[in-house]
Amino acid sequence: MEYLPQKMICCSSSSFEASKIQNCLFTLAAILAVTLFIVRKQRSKTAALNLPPGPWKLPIIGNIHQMVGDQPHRRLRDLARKYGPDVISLQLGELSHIVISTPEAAKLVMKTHDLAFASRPSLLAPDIIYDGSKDIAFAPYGEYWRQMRKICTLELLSAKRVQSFRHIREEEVSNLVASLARSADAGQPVDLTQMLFNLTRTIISRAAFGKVQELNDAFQIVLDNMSDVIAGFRVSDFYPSFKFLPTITGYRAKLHKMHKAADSIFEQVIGDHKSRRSAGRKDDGEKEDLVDVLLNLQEKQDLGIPITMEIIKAVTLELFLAGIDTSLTTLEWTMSEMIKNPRVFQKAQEEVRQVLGERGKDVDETHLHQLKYLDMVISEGLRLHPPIPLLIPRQSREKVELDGYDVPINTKVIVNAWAINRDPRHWVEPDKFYPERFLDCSIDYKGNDFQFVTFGAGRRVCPGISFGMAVVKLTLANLLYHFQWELPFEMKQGIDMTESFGTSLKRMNALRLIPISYDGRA
Ligand code: HEM
Repeated sequence: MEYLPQKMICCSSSSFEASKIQNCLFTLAAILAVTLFIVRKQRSKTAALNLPPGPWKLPIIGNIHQMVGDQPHRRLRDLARKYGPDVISLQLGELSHIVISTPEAAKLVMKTHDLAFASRPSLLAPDIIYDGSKDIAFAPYGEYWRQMRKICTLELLSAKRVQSFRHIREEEVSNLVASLARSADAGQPVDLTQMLFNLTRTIISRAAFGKVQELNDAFQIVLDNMSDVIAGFRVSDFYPSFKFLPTITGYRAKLHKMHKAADSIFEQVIGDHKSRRSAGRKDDGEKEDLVDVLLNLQEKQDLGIPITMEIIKAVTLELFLAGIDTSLTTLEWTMSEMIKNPRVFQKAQEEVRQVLGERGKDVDETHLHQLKYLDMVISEGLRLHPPIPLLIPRQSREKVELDGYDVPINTKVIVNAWAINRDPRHWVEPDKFYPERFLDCSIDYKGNDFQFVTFGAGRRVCPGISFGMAVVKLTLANLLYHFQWELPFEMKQGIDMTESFGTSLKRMNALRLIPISYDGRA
């Protein structure tokens, strides 16, 4: 009798196990069947096409194994050299991609056929976080994107608007200099990466939302969580028909949680702006910020698209996220390259000190336009270290003939800016940090020269160039003017330049340096 229940338990547990195995096998068989069906369908669709060449594709995953891991921009460059180089095909899960790796092919995609490639693929993270891609960067091509892009270039990030934030940049950079001077007095190394991150975050949040000190921690949480998911490659994005994949991995729930958290912060910020406006109050000393600009447009209601609260939240969140890491990355790499190349550092420093005159002055933006060598240094930093090495993906809106190959409608396009900016057919000693290459040279990063595509080009070119560069130039001029820099003891053999691929291509390890005050050396 004692054995019976035991036996029954055993029996029921083994039948439970068996049914679990059966379920598993059934699910696997179903996935396999659907995948085979999709693969067959794709094969029959593409059989008659002259697709660009590419590496051999594995069943089901295609070339995903060639994308995952540490340095996809380098691996894609190597694949392009082997199979391309201009354009190669990759199958990532269910989706056909082309990879663009040379200036010639970049020109075809971002100029000759710009309109045909002006859309973005649908990706789960921006879709949830920006409430149905109500932002600008991930909005598909169409009337909505056109209207929002217009608002962005004419109202939010225009030269006049960027100029109106000058006092914010000058105040915050001056705070950074004061804080570095205190560390210099103590002779301590500083975590320059962290300090530059705080700087870019504060400048962008003041420009976007005004002074919101009490929300700084909340913004930090939004940043910590979101920066890594917005861009980057997610395997589930390569299998859009397997809608359950992000659900069972918990990724969808994580995104919804992040969206909810950000939403409540932005709701509060916008609510505060609204009540201040209705009470006729102005923020202490702050001029119009980006939320104000969007609320003005909402009130005017003279745009083709009504500006809803959801749109204001999505756009401000995007500008907040888009500007911080990109500017930080540019600052930390350009500074690292100068430390690695003392000749360049000294030349840039001499220029700044010569233009700005006697020591101990506040470096504001008045004379920055005279710093021509510093412009070249920044260009060279941006060329070698594009913060977004694989540009935000595009998607073909129609079938296109590209470089003699067929590119079917809805093909995803990866532009490898990192490889293009180092193309040996267009740049002498492409891996060398040599700012003088820009002397008497008309090539720049503004989207007209396809051998230098750090900000993209064409209709989707980055609208935040002036905003970002204003922060970068003022900051570097101050770091050069006020301080000498030394490597801490543990880095005496040379500065570490290891990259970390994520939302942006950052330094793997924080940049730690010892500042020495200019005055202190007198
Ligand atoms: C060093 C700084 C920056 C770099 C390197 C950079 C780079 C880029 C790149 C590569 C793109 C995609 C271009 C394409 O698809 O062809 C882009 C798009 C965009 N960037 Fe920037 N960016 C920077 C700063 C900023 C700033 C400061 C803002 C705003 C505050 C901003 C806002 C945007 C927006 C809204 C888009 C989407 C444009 C569209 O799809 O129509 N960026 N950026």
